[in-house]
Amino acid sequence: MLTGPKFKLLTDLISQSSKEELIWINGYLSALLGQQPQPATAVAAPVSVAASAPKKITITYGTETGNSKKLATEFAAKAKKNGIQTKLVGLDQYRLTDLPKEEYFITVISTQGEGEPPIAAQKFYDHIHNNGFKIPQLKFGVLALGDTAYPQFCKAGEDVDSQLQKLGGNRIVPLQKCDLDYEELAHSWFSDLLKSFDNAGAPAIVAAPVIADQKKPAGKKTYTGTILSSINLNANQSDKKTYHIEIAAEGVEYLPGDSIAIIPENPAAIVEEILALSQTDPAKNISWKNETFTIKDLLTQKLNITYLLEKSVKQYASIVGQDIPAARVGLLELLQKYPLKDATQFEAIVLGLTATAPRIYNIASSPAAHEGEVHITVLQDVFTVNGEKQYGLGTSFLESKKPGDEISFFIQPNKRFRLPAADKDVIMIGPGTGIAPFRSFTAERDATGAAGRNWLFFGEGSFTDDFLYQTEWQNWFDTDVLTKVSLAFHKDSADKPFVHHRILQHGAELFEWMQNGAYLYLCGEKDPMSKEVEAALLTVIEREGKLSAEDAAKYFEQLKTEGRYAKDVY
Ligand SMILES: Cc1cc2nc3c(=O)[nH]c(=O)nc-3n(C[C@H](O)[C@H](O)[C@H](O)COP(=O)(O)O)c2cc1C
Repeated sequence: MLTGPKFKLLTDLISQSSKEELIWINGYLSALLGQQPQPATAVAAPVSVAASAPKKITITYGTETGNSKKLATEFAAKAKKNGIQTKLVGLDQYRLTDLPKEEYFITVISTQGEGEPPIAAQKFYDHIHNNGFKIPQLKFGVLALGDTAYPQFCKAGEDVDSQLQKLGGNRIVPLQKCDLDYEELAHSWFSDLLKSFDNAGAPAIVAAPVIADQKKPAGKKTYTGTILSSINLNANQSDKKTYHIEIAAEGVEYLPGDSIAIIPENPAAIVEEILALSQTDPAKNISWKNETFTIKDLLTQKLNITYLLEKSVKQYASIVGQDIPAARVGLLELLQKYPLKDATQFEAIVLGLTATAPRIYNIASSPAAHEGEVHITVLQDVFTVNGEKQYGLGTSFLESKKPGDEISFFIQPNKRFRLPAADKDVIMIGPGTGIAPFRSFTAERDATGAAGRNWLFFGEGSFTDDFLYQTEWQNWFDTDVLTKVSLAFHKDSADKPFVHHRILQHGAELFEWMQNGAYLYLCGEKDPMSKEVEAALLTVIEREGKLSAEDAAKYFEQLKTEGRYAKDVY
């Protein structure tokens, strides 16, 4: 510690120095002590809050596929090593009433869907956004995981960071947004956070949000595949079309449970109309994310033009100088209703558009059974806008692909949706296209001769029209790969059965499997299917286990903790 004349010397120097000089001194001393100096350019907003050495910190995580949990767990171990008492908890388990009592609150949260928080973090996210409380005692730091391939990069983390501040919380480290190659950046962020504790009493200088490079992350390999076949699995008279698409891609690597991400192209006719209306030369070059494209290629392959985000509509309105209602519409419709004043406005509009979001499909093939191939199960997406039938961009794009056509994609791993050891029993609940990963699971267990039992719950409209992969399931049943199959076709009988009804019906046996250590998996529609299935599972546990509702909920939670219940819903 400095005292007397030395301390005076230091305070004199500080009082005579500019902010930039202080930053330089900080870096110089760090270097002298063998530490990494902070780059001066990273510093923007000064002093947010003085970080004093904490007695205790809480580290939380909101995760869908386990990355945030893994990091949070590593951070907790690091903090403990540094002598800090640390509580580690998932946001789904976090007691919301603890927030006003918390002093140090660190969270690692990913973004899912189209800029949404993970399901497990939804309750926390809603709580901080919808309840007008104040938490001035809170010192917080947010690490956001995401993927720059998505237009709403790290949106959930950004929201949590800004909302905690709005509620009166004090940011002790800047928000760190990370792409898929998050390890290094995340750990250096956490080290900075620990360092700010070491400098207890010194004002923490808070840098501007650090944004991960927009470059393609290492490890996310893009494959070019060739369409082998595309067939409609539903009968002609069905009101649905579900395509089974097989793609060959040399050297493709994935595991059962993973998904494929495809960036769909926009329809050529719409792009041509847009170019004509804006009087733009299709061959005109334009620079976007450090690459040069013709404006036609950019509009076709990279940008979202069919269903603009409200922020893009707002930007359009300001460029053309018109009042446009804040709603999500297509670029073509905007150009038709609110024409450009002159053609030069178009480039600014194009640069205000967001990237097309990848469409994610569960892989239906197995690496062991279908080497060098990826199969997907795609339901044609039909909806009505102003009474007019419309088709989703992703499924229309895939529907237009013929055998021999090329398609690029990348693998989206799903570490939380993995087959257990070969001798374990597996219960698979997958109505509709939720069946896809279970075709992968069963084919894999068949090809590898896994000894565990397999039970499939499947539901759809009718047996004759909509039983997806019927002959394969029958084959697996005949050869004892599939031990049990429970079907629910709601159009075939007056009592309109769905899979949750079958779960209740077979409750006793299901509970026996669970007690025997079975692993449960759920895939398919989030609403209402996954909620109905989970309610049915809780009823079965309560009824068959002769437990109170509270103890049944604990039993279910225990399954999740042991990694014996996994869901992938959308
Ligand atoms: C279906 C799906 C949607 C996603 N949507 C977004 C998104 O909108 N924005 C984003 O930045 N990242 C998005 N991601 C990427 C994840 O945030 C990223 O993979 C992250 O590392 C996952 O962390 P977790 O395992 O903790 O959930 C998405 C991933 C998936 C599988």
